[in-house]
Amino acid sequence: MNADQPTSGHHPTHARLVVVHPDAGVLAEAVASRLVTRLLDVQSVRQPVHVVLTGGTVGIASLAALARHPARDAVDWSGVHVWWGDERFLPDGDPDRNETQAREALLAHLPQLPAENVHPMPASDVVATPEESAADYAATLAEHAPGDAEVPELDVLLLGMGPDGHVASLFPGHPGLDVAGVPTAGVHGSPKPPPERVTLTFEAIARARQVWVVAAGSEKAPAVAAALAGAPAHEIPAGAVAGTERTLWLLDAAAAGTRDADR
Ligand SMILES: O=C1O[C@H](COP(=O)(O)O)[C@@H](O)[C@H](O)[C@H]1O
Repeated sequence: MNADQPTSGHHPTHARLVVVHPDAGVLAEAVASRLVTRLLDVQSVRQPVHVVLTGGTVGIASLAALARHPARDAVDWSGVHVWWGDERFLPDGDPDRNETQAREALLAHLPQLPAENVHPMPASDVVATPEESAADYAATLAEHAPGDAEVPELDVLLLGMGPDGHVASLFPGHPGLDVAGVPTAGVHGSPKPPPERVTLTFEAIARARQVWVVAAGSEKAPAVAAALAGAPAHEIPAGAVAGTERTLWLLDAAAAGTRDADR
């Protein structure tokens, strides 16, 4: 696979752009740079900007890179809304929550970002079930959506990808893959701990203007190859995500399969 190689798959109606970086460290820095540019570009034409964060190794490393990016403060953070693509259903402040990790890596370093612009999925000490958390989150999304829409104009939506090809908390073969008509779903029996989670649905993800799948490491290479080759959504959920304007696959060489093993 070559850097900047456009690919087409079974689901997206437009080309997917695959960009390959030498290693996970460079990938995280590059994702941070792209985020700064994307936020600045959007802010030059409209406010507010809505960004959807991911958990996972590269996702959190990218947020840490953004926190130390020299152009970080060129962004008007007071006009940014922060959402999550999925969450582990755990108590508020639990170190395994994607929210906790994102706050530590980035959000705590952005004094300009209003607290009310940060929209975490409700935690397990706030609501009783993943379904209740999902329903509350759907209501919050709708509050910020234009007109009768269910979700805001999501300018960029980040997705990490597991070695099994899951994105957000949409796992291969799981019932959450078939949830329709709502933007969020509760998840039980996740193969990756913790078992209870909350996720955006495929439908909500498909409303985003730009979807960026970020992945690093040779253990991800088979799923990356399968997704880009058009594997069914129930086998490799990552292959079924696309933005309305742009879909980027941001990889390191190991995940792209252009290097045999991680350095
Ligand atoms: O559990 C999760 O895992 C994925 C990917 O994580 P990684 O460590 O393999 O990069 C992540 O995208 C998702 O948000 C998270 O909840």
